[in-house]
Amino acid sequence: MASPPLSPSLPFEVLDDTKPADNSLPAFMVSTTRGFLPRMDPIVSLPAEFDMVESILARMPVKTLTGEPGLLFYGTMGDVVLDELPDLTDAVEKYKDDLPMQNALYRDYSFLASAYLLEPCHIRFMNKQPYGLGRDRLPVQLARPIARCAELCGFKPFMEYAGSYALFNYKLVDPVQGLAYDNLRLIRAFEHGLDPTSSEAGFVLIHVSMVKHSGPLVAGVMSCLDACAPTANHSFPLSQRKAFNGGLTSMLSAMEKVNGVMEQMWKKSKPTSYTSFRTFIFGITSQSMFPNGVVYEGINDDKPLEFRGESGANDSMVPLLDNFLQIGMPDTPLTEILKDFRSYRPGDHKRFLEWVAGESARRGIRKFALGLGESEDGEQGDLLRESRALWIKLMNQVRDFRWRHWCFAREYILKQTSHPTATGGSPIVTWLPNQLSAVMEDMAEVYTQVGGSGGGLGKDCIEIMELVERQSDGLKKEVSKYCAERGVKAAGYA
Ligand code: HEM
Repeated sequence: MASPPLSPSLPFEVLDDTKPADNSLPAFMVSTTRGFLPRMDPIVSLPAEFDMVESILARMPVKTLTGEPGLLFYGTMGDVVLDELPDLTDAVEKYKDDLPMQNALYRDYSFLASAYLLEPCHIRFMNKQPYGLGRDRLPVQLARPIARCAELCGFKPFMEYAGSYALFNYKLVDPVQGLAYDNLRLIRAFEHGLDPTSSEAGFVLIHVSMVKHSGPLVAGVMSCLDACAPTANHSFPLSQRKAFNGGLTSMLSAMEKVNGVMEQMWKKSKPTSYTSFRTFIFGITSQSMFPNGVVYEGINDDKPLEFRGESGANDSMVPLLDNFLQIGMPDTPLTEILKDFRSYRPGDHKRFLEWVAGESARRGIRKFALGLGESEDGEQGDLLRESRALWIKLMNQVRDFRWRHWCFAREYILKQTSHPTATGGSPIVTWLPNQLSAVMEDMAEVYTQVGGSGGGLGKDCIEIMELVERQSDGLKKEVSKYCAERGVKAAGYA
């Protein structure tokens, strides 16, 4: 069926060539090749003016590269910053036109800032005490440079997932082997992460290895949007649907790889080791360690600031699918947190996600995919059923991702600590289930709309939906159990 003509909207430039040598562009853009990874492999070393930053970062981890205990082992990181680090904001300014370099500076200053603020909590945690309070003032030699390079790169002046801890924090041992897992090492670490076999390294590098597959995901989204573009020639409905199904197939295959890599987390990063390095990736917002925020000396008239912590919630793959598939989230305070997370990412990722949400709605992507009321006969009917099955399988990948996530949260966090909030500041028991149950409810609705088990979508879809039914029941019971154990209200959780 031909789509009605739509009013034009501004195009979004998705790169095919990531132009790795162009320093005038931000490190993070969106491409069909590297997806949401930075345009080039991250810059490892800083210019000579920042030798002291390098020196402190090298001495900082609980276990340094040589295997010797570092500043965070002894709890002397804060003193070293105050004694040795000058305010290098002028040097930051000198490189203001080199955006990838600004990103490297942002990464490195954000490591220093988080280690500085959370060091006292780490020392208490190691001594089996509650976290207590973090430092509530960031000294000027950290506050001014991080504020400036974050401003230049478009980040918040606090450690973020993409720009710092995860996606701008890997280096290749051998450039020829590229992004193969065993060829990756961390550039910076808090705990044992400079050892590639450590749980901290595994935690970060699994994220990178998943996002490595996001290029075909982005390409698939663009193919589907193109197939339904107002300018596309819709006088050949079969070729339009074939092109659309091709896009969905590319997205599905990318997500199968992403979820396959995610499953490796269990082996590469141990559930019992997570809580010891995670202390350093907590944020300020909604955390007991910073009840009054943090004063950044010399910034914001010395009035306290707060930011959410580093979290995979700021990865862009699942939000891309949420927006493209038009997955409805419940109107709960928990969903407000999800929306807030959407602002903690590179500017181009943010704009792309917003653009896809708008275009998916404007071009009627979901309506086209499900084709309710359309003829189900002949080749057209076969192609329509293929679209519907692919749509359900894609939703299933989002479910699979979020279900595994819930299992991670249970094994790495709920069974290890009673701290009520995750690093990003979301409530640990109810937040992930808010989205997971929304996806499963949406899947059940779509499946009913397209005829359920009688809709001719094949055995795979029947099995997927049986699993959804079992997991929905299981999730409700588990969440109720954890809520009761921890005295948390389940209200607000869909
Ligand atoms: C041991 C492994 C992991 C643990 C314990 C974990 C933990 C969490 C927690 C607690 C949240 C809640 C948000 C917050 O921080 O406040 C979250 C959200 C999220 N994380 Fe992870 N995470 C893990 C691995 C990953 C990986 C490998 C990715 C890959 C990109 C990822 C992507 C996400 C996403 C997309 C969300 C938002 C979920 C949603 O929208 O429903 N996480 N994670």
